[in-house]
Formats: sequence, structure tokens, C-alpha cells
Amino acid sequence: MEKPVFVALDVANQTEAETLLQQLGKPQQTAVKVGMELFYHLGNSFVEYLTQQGYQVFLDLKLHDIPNTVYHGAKQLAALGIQYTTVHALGGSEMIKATKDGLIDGTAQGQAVPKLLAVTELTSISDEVLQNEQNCRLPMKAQVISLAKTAKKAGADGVICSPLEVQALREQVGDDFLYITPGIRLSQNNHDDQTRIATPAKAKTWGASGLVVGRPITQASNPSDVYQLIKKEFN
Ligand SMILES: O=c1ccn([C@@H]2O[C@H](COP(=O)(O)O)[C@@H](O)[C@H]2O)c(=O)[nH]1
Repeated sequence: MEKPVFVALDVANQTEAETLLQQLGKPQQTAVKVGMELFYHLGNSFVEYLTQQGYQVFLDLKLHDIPNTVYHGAKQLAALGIQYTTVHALGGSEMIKATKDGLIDGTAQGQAVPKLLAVTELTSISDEVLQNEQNCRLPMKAQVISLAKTAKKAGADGVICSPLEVQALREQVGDDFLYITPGIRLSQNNHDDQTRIATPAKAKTWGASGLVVGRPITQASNPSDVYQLIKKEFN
């Protein structure tokens, strides 16, 4: 089965989102990620529109709050018919478990429960920031592995991490877990605000379960060509 390459619809409004979707191709062959920019502007209705059109939808709101609040928030999100959503692993095992419970309780009977991905360390975070600003005593890879183990025990279906960490995660956390990786750049792209990056080919070699790609596609002169190229390189 083809592994998903989610296009991050990080655009300002519905017109821009629809233009991009038209360029990307058939909904049934397109996986999209809705993040805070579009969701805060268009809300649930656009997410429901995407699921009804047949897109595979990853709603990336990175929940991070007390367990009771994320439980009720996740319950609302599950009703949208999405396939994936996110919680911050740094919020701890009770928070992750509450998010999962909310997703289960909010999913209509007969529907699949959205997969819960726990964000480990954001791919924009460097080793330096991890040590000096987060005051973390572990190096990046060990910190990501530790968060992934916590997330797995708490019931998450996988993690968001950099491709740079996937090989070690597969060895230490297992193959029965999803490793979805943003921080994807083609060799000719600049890094933007990302620090832990890799090409789609490297992400494939290291065992990523799926990719998230934003600006390399959305800011390309031909987004469809770049999307197809990345899908081919990764699968
Ligand atoms: O650690 C993380 C978690 C989420 N993201 C999201 O992925 C895309 C990446 O966009 P690019 O333009 O390809 O950099 C974006 O929506 C982020 O919110 C991430 O980058 N890192």
C-alpha cells in the first residue's frame, strides 16, 4: 500500500486552499494536513468538506492542555471524520491517554477512530535549543525516543518526529507504531525554519511511515509536479 504524503495546506483562506487542491489532483489520491492557519480561519466546515470530498485528512492542532480539556476537545474532533490528529507528547501520559479516550468516545459507531500522533520534539527545534532553552538533559535522539515510548504506552498510534530519528525509533520503540515525518526538503530547497530535515529518499531509507510536506510543494511554481515527484521518491 502507498505510504501517505500529506500536503500541509498552510494557506490563508479558502480560495488559496481550493486553488492548491485543484492543482494537486483527485481527492482519492491526495492526503492533506489542515493546521492552525486554515482551521482558525475556516473551522470545522472546511474539514468536513475535505472528508466528504474523499481526501485523507490529517487535522494537526497539536493539543496540549489538562487531561479533561483535551478529552472533550478530542471528542469534538473525532466527530469530523478525520483520519489523523495530534497531541503534544510533552504534555505527559495522562494527557495523551485522555486525548485517545476522547477520540474513541467521539467517533460514531461503525467509523474508524482517528489515529493519534504524538508530537515529540518539533522539527524546528535544534539540539542547542533543546539543551539551552528547554533545559533537557538528554540529546535529541534520546529525548525523542523517551517521548515516543511514553506516547506508545499511553495509547498513541504513532509519533511526529524528524526522519533523522526514525531508524533509532524503529529499533527502540518498534515497528508496530507510526513514524510520520515533517522537516522534508528536496536538495534544492532552503530549510526555512526547520532544523532537523531530510529528503524524501532519506526518509524512505530510514523507515518513515508517512511524510508531511508544506512549503516545498505549496510554494513551488508547479505544486502538482513536486507532489508527484515526492510521492514517487518516497514510495
Ligand atoms: O514537528 C513538527 C510538527 C509539525 N510540523 C508541521 O508540518 C508542516 C511542515 O511544513 P513545511 O512548510 O514543509 O516546513 C507544517 O504544517 C508544520 O506545522 C512540523 O513542521 N514539525
